[in-house]
Amino acid sequence: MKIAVLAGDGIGPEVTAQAMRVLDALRLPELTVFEGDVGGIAYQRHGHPLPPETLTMAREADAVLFGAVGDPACDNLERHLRPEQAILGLRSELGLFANLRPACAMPGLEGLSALRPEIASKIDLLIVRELNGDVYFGDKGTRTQADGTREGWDMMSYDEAEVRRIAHVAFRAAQGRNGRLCSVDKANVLETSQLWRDVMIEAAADYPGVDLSHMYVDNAAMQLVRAPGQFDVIVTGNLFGDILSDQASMCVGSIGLLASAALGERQTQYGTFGLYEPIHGSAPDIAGQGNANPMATILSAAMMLRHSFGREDDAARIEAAITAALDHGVRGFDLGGSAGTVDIGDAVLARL
Ligand SMILES: NC(=O)c1ccc[n+]([C@@H]2O[C@H](COP(=O)([O-])OP(=O)(O)OC[C@H]3O[C@@H](n4cnc5c(N)ncnc54)[C@H](O)[C@@H]3O)[C@@H](O)[C@H]2O)c1
Ligand SMILES: CC(C)[C@H](C(=O)O)[C@@H](O)C(=O)O
Ligand SMILES: [Mg+2]
Repeated sequence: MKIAVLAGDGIGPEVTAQAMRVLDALRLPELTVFEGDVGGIAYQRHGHPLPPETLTMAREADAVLFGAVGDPACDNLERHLRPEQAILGLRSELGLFANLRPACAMPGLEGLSALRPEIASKIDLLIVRELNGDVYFGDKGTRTQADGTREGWDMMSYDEAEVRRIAHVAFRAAQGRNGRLCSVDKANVLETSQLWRDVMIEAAADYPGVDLSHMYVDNAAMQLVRAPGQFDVIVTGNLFGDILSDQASMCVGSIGLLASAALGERQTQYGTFGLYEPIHGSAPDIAGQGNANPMATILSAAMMLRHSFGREDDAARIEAAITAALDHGVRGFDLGGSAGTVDIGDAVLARL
């Protein structure tokens, strides 16, 4: 079981270290860990945020555990050299088109959520975000017109094959949950979304047991705060999914809690190849302070054991240890507590 650990920038290495402690504690005899540079640190050391050796390491692994990338010192670099290009490059080069971002109420956090406790306690949803298309990967650029006016553009596009494959992932996820799928788009304005909606409706014919609904993204953002309990599975495009998942995190309690899996079609001898990462970024404002909440990354490691290694029992043990730690009142600074990154790692390990 080969995993490539790409810790990256800012709080990435801090939170990844705690996830690795948890994996080590499971004493999985076949686990082999490779570490690679990615993001701003890779740019500093190798002149590129995604050096070829890191991409090769990721390709040759059975799964990738990813921290975060992003470094304000790189803000003025040309776009292809910026740290964020590394995660986009990994997702596209490795064919990881399906991003699973679960958001579920956790014990004792209802009072800390941005929502009223009786509303927050009902959250149990999965965002299925398309990860290889949309404005992220369309033609883009900037130019200065003859009159000196500057212009920038990012082309939004999806073809039907791209929409169909994420539709099938989402319908299957809904089949395995409560049978409700809400497709979020902006079909009242965008051609891309009209195609998206048509393809979702076509795909629904294969899943008679799933109840498909459609919602415009502006309404979805509002409904997520008004009554998140109405959602089971949400399927949406790359940009809308990025935004709605950060929003969902505050409905649970903190962005330091939400994990994710990026999956494609490749199967290894153990399961589905995937990249696992917290939904948050490198948090430069708190990097180096030992205050970052590592729970999202620890939960991402649990998702890795489930999807890439078929170790449901170990995944469930990690999730139970997180739940038990929260139940016991362990709170990071992001949740109004005083537990640091390592304290939280200790608390989870103690319960594991
Ligand atoms: N997948 C990724 O690698 C990824 C994801 C998002 C953002 N980024 C990058 O990260 C950098 C910072 O972006 P941002 O500030 O918009 O988003 P961010 O998610 O890094 O941080 C947003 C806010 O949440 C807090 N926060 C985030 N994670 C936390 C944790 N685990 N514990 C406690 N608090 C936490 C931060 O301190 C900050 O105040 C940027 O360069 C951005 O591009 C990378
Ligand atoms: C860093 C950035 C490219 C990334 C995204 O937009 O996908 C991040 O926000 C995320 O949510 O993983
Ligand atoms: Mg994001």
